[in-house]
Amino acid sequence: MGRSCLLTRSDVFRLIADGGKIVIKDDAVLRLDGWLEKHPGGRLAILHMVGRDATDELNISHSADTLKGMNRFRIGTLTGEWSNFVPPIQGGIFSLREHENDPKAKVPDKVFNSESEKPVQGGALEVAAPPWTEKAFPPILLSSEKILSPDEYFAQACQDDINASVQAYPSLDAATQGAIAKKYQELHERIKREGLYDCDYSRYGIEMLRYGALFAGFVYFLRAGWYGTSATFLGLFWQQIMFSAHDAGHRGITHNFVIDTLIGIFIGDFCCGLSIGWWKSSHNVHHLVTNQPEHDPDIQNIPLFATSPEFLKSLTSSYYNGFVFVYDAIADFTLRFQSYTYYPIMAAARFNLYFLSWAHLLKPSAPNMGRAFWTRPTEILAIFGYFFWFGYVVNTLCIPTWQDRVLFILVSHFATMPLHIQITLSHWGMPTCVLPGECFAQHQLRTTMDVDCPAWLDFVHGGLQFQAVHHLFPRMPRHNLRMTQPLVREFCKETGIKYSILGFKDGNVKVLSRLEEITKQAVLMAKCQAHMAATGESGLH
Ligand code: HEM
Repeated sequence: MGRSCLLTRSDVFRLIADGGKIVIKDDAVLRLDGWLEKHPGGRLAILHMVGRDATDELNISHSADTLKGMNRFRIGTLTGEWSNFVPPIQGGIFSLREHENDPKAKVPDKVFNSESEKPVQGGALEVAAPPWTEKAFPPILLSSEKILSPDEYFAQACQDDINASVQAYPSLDAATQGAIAKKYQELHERIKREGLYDCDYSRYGIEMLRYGALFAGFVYFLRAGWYGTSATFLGLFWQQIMFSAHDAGHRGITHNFVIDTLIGIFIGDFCCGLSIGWWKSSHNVHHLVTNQPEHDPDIQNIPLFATSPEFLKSLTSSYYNGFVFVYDAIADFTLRFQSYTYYPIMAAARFNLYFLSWAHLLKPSAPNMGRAFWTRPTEILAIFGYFFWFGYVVNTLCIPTWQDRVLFILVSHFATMPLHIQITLSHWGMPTCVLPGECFAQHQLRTTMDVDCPAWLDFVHGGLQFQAVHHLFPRMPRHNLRMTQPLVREFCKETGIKYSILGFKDGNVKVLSRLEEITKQAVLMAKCQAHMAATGESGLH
């Protein structure tokens, strides 16, 4: 197959059915089978784009040089009409079974690999569950007067979510979404032209003064024996410096993979004891499939939290390699209180990050990451460095009693709580349903919100307050996000996409309301079940 070979949508279907990892970029058909395990951005980033036009995702994730280098994977040029398939990892079916005895048989030009590709007239959209989630609910709009079984109640809750999004956002027809994608590409070009990818390093000078002051406070009070105060300074130091690890993880500081990864390892692994590699592997996926219950690890928190009705049934995670988040009696119980447990659990969230970091670093099946192979051993070394300074020097040599050590560890870890709230704030109150045919830019703006704050408070939020802007342009240096926000507002106005922004307090209220809403749904579903068990009827009125 030559590079100039013309390939139709059906050809792409057939190649994927044969096991090919095919991705579209502009009009180029890329075959990435051999690159999957070597990709510095991880294999999942590619798998979620198989069978899709990934032009926008590719353009915003890579440097210009890397983009040029992609030509080596080109196997042909796309011809004819294109619409995205559902990737196999997301449940898309690419089966040639009917044709398996006839290798010359032509796959019909109109190939659908999932029911979810077919929009329904009349404003509402009917979506069948991807088969691999093994959820069987009828793809019908249900009336509220009907007696509902738990399955039907569940289906209605998911459908209500979809309807709300469909009504609030531009049409999903190909012409509208194509026009939005084009405008987004124009905006990206403008941003590059206006130098908004250039990092002003003097801004990091100011950041470093702040980190230095917090660190000095930690050391000063530690030596003075004021352990609680010292621990608070250390927690605030971690909260602040992790914003720079976030920038480095996105290669948003120097834009150089090696230098930014080393900065990320120094801050994340050595200073904070958390694996930047783990964070990148989950965060890159989060950016590509934002708020999608089966795929986005950031919202997979059963049995502690559910931000989508989809979690009210057991759900298989593609991120955790097919792990099933079971909706069992424990989840049913804990979700009743999730709006009350939100803050206490956020306060202790840092302990869980250690576990996730080590689970990532010790994973036996880890891909070799090609030229990024050195990152894992470097991280392990850096994390040992963290345990040496935090565990041995601070907690063993400097703090005399075990009671003070416990206090120090708890206070320092709880003091990072604002960071965990900031991380969840921009997504947990936003829609979680998948809309077939939706372009990248609209999906990001529908599932992400910004937090409104005056410029002088920017340091408190560390850039996470411009989450919607950041999701559109993840590699943009943090200090340019405020300048880019008006351009994104303008883009939203022109395209009719709702731009979501709330103050910190209202953002918290939104998250808590969403948690309460899902709790109510869980309670009603349990009532349906109890009613069925008691009466033998199919559900509730
Ligand atoms: C569908 C496809 C792809 C997606 C969604 C994707 C996504 C990403 C993401 C999110 C990163 C950031 C990783 C990090 O810094 O942690 C990344 C890095 C990288 N990707 Fe991809 N990628 C794709 C395909 C490719 C292809 C075809 C190439 C081949 C040249 C490639 C080469 C790289 C390289 C070299 C990096 C390191 C950063 C850089 O030099 O720009 N990726 N990718």
